[in-house]
Amino acid sequence: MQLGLIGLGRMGQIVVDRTLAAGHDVVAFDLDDEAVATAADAGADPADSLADFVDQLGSEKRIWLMVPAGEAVDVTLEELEDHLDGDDVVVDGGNSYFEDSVRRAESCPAAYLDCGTSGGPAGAELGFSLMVGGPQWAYDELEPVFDAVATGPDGHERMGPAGSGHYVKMIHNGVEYALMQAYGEGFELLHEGRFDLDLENVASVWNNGAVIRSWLLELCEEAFREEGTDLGTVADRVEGGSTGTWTVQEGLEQEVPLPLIYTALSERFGSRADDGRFSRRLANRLRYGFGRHEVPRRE
Ligand SMILES: NC(=O)C1=CN([C@@H]2O[C@H](COP(=O)(O)OP(=O)(O)OC[C@H]3O[C@@H](n4cnc5c(N)ncnc54)[C@H](O)[C@@H]3O)[C@@H](O)[C@H]2O)C=CC1
Ligand SMILES: O=C(CO)[C@H](O)[C@H](O)COP(=O)(O)O
Repeated sequence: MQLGLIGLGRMGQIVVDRTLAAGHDVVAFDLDDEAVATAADAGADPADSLADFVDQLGSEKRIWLMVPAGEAVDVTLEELEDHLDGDDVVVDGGNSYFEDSVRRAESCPAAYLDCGTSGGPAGAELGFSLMVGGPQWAYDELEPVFDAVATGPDGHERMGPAGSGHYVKMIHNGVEYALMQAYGEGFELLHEGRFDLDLENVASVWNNGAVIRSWLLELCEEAFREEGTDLGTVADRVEGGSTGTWTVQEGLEQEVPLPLIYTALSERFGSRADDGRFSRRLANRLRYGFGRHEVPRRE
């Protein structure tokens, strides 16, 4: 299969690598020429403009967007619009708001798949977990690519109609916020508490058989190993917040109480006062661990 990839950053480059490794062809485009050159080095066919990108794709186009959520998706779709028809398929693998995806699916001339992607740059070798919404035929058509990008056939599922993939990913991120908050509070108490503990050791022993073992906890262990038990220079101002905000808004709309996710989101907003809380500093280091988001450092 031939896949066109737009957006070759931390995540898009992994989609390129895994798709190529599975024996497919990739045409790659990004606004950043260096990113295009990196994809070309990996074996993709580089495109130097969106027009060139479209020209290189066959008549039944299979296109994966991995650009930042929001305006970049709309701008790209507008530019593609005149080159698409009902036999084509567009996948949005970013963290788009699910209602935007429903709107885009209605207006896009191609079949539109909203694909929540979890695993982050750090999960590249394993493959991602993919939560896909949209028409069944388009999902079936893209199955070989999903097999390649995900951990394998078990790493992707069609969730339901348009919007459902990004809806599931939004709530996944809400859970992620709450788990980070829970680990952060536990380690903060251990750090401030009665014993002089080595937190890497604590995380390590918990990761070996404890009820609360997890990948996030492995990333806690890595954080303490690499930064020190006091997290060194990691600052406490935590960025991000959009997917958590959408989850809380949806909870309010559905009248489903989400006290943990709401508290975790509030803590993140509260972190912007820069008062040095350990739990927030750990959250910062974990966002680097799974997402390769920049770690703010204090002086
Ligand atoms: N980093 C992570 O852990 C995860 C990120 N995501 C989502 O995946 C998407 C991409 O994330 P990252 O790769 O981390 O971002 P990134 O910032 O590393 O890469 C984005 C790339 O898109 C390119 N780009 C921006 N606007 C463009 C346009 N109009 N046309 C062509 N290229 C354009 C940029 O030049 C850049 O190379 C986002 O929606 C993000 O929320 C999803 C799951 C995990
Ligand atoms: O989707 C992700 C992980 O699953 C991304 O890393 C996302 O950026 C995390 O959300 P936030 O930036 O709000 O922390």
